[in-house]
Amino acid sequence: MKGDVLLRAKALRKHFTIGGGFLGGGKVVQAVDRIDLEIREGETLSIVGESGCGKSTLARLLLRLIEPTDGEVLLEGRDLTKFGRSEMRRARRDLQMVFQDPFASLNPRATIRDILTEPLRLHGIGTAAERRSRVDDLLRMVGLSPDHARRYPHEFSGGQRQRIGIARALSLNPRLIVADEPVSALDVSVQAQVINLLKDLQEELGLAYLVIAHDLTVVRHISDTVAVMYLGRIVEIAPAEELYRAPRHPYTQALLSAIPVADPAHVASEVRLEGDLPSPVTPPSGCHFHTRCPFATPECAADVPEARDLGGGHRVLCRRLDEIPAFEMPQDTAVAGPETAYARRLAALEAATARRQAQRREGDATAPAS
Ligand SMILES: Nc1ncnc2c1ncn2[C@@H]1O[C@H](COP(=O)(O)OP(=O)(O)OP(=O)(O)O)[C@@H](O)[C@H]1O
Repeated sequence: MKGDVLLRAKALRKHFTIGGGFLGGGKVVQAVDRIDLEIREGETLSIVGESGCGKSTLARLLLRLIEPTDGEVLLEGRDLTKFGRSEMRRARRDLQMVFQDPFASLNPRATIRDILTEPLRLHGIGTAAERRSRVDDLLRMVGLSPDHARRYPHEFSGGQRQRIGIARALSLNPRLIVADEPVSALDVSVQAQVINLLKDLQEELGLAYLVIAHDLTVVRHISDTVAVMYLGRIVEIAPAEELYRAPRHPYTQALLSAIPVADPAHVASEVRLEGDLPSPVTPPSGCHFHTRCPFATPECAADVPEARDLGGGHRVLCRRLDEIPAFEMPQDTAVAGPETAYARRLAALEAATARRQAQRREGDATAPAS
């Protein structure tokens, strides 16, 4: 049921050893470091962070495409990492993935019909005729037409190819789709369409999403919950509305400060990052963020902070929380200011959402009462 926990990570860790020979001597990268999170039925959890912070590793762990070093992944309360072959095969149908670069993930020599039929065939679902009609339905669901089934991936635009990637992920009726940077390869104008398609499909099908993104802008309108990652750890996780309105971790505040706002007269509290992103191979001691944090004390360099639970699903990994001044995002400014990429993106998203709502209202008005 919507809101029930579907997938849960508990103290999940993954390290990779890089370099060194078989006698050892390599360096250890803590790609994912003691992560706790929940993905609920019908809801979207977004994971945001800079390149190399461990987002993709986390996604691969949650789908059990790689094995954790430590910790658990629970699918409806049962440890996925202990599933046998046939149980895992069943679970794979529930957990699907959409990739950043739809072109790279679609076989260029296969027709769209072949691409969309393959998962059904591999899982032994339906007769040939049933698969045909399922593929036609899938194409319609993502806003394409059954006529497109004869064509090849190169005959489509980037946005259409992402729709095909989404149709493929839907083919087995999954409950969770992991979307790794689903729109970052697309033009800004097309991004909003794909995000809206994902939202519509979620409403219709009750899907849960885990969306991975490198900036907070894109996921704003699709997320129920947002987790911000920094060098392998979740530094802040909160209901989306709260995270954008009143972020508490200095890193989240810095990410939001970096988003250009429309009204320069309205100076939001601003947190600027010092220095560059450290290497995940040699992360700073204690709180990984202390080398760039304007509020850090020597204690921050010495000890790893404990997550502070602020209630309502809001957790922050920072021991200086009470000393950090409140941060306010200017509420209404983000929409205007056509000069900025952020404002453009947001305006496009909001226009598309408004259109969608209008269409739905029209649909409601004309639909026969049931
Ligand atoms: N198979 C691997 N072997 C060794 N190191 C790895 C492996 N996979 C990931 N890493 C390292 O783990 C860290 C996290 O990588 P990951 O790809 O999860 O980050 P990311 O946040 O998804 O980055 P990006 O946005 O660039 O994809 C990086 O330092 C990366 O080099």
